[in-house]
Amino acid sequence: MLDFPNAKINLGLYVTEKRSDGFHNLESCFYPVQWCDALEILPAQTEQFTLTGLPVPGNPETNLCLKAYKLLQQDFALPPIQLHLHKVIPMGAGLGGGSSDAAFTLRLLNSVFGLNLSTAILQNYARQLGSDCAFFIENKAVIATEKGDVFTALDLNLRGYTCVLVYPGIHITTAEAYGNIKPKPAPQPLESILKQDVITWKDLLHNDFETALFPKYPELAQLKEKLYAAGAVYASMSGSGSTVYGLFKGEVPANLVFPDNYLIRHSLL
Ligand SMILES: C[C@](O)(CO)[C@H](O)COP(=O)(O)OP(=O)(O)OC[C@H]1O[C@@H](n2ccc(N)nc2=O)[C@H](O)[C@@H]1O
Ligand SMILES: Nc1ncnc2c1ncn2[C@@H]1O[C@H](COP(=O)(O)OP(=O)(O)OP(=O)(O)O)[C@@H](O)[C@H]1O
Repeated sequence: MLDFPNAKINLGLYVTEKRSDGFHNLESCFYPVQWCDALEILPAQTEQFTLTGLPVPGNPETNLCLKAYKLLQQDFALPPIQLHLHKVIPMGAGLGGGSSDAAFTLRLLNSVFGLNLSTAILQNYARQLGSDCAFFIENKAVIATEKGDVFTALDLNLRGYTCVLVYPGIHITTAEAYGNIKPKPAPQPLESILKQDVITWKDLLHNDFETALFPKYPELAQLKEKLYAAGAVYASMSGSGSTVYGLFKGEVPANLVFPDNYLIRHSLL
C-alpha cells in the first residue's frame, strides 16, 4: 500500500510557557500543504527498509518510520514488512516531514493489517513519537495547544490561495529553536485572528520563533520581505524554521525567483 505523507505549515505560533517536563506549551494553527514524501508498506517474508531521495541523517533504527512500526509491534503481532520511503520534504525545515512519515506509517499499518484502530488511538501512538505527529493522523486544519498535540477543529478555508514554500537550506533543529525562546502569553486568541480576512494577518498573526531566530539568520527575514514585495498577502516562517512561506491570491508572479540551492514548492490551498 502506497501513500504520500505531506508537510504542514504553522499559521501563527505562540510559545506560551515552559512546562515542567522540559517541553513548551504553544498555540498554533497547523495547516496541511502538498509537499509530499512517498511511503510504501507491504507485508514481507523478511524485514526490509529502503530509502531514496533526500538523505535522512542517522541510521535506519532512528528513522521515525521504523520507530512507528516498532511501537505498534509492542502491542500487535505484526509480521515483517517491506517499507520504502522516498524523501522529498526537507528536514530541519519546520514542515513536520519526519512527523508526517511517522503518522502515515501508523495509518498504513492500520490499513494493511486491518487493525481497526480509531483516530484517537492512532493519535495516542503518534504522540509517543513526537509532538507534531498526532496532527498528521487527521491531517486537517486545527488549532493545536499544549505540546502541539491537543487539537480544536478549525473552519478555515484558504481556497484560491497558493502557498509558496521556500527552504533556504538552513538546518535548524527544533531543540535549538526552543532553546532561544522566551515564552509569553499569546496576545489574543489565535482563532479570533484567523477568522479575520487574510489581509489583516500581516499585522496580527505572528510566529514567536521569528523573534528568536531572525537576528541569528537575517537571510530568513529578507526572504519574508521578498515574499511580501512580490505580492504575498501573508508571509511567515513555518514552525521552528527554516522554511519561509508566502500566501498568494491567484497566480504567483513569474519573476519570483530564488537561488539555485533553495528548495521551492507551490501548493494550492
Ligand atoms: C515547532 C513545531 O514544529 C511546531 O509545530 C513543533 O513544536 C515541533 O515538534 P516536534 O518536531 O514533533 O518536536 P519533538 O520531536 O516532540 O521534540 C523535539 C524537541 O523540541 C522541544 N519541544 C518540542 C515541542 C514542544 N511543544 N516543546 C518543546 O520544547 C524539546 O526540546 C524536544 O526535545
Ligand atoms: N522519516 C524521517 N524523515 C525526516 N527526518 C527524520 C525521519 N526519521 C527521523 N528523522 C530525524 O528527524 C529530524 C527532524 O526531521 P523533520 O523533517 O521532522 O524536521 P522539521 O521539519 O524541522 O520538524 P518539525 O517541523 O517537526 O520541527 C531529522 O533531522 C532526522 O534526524
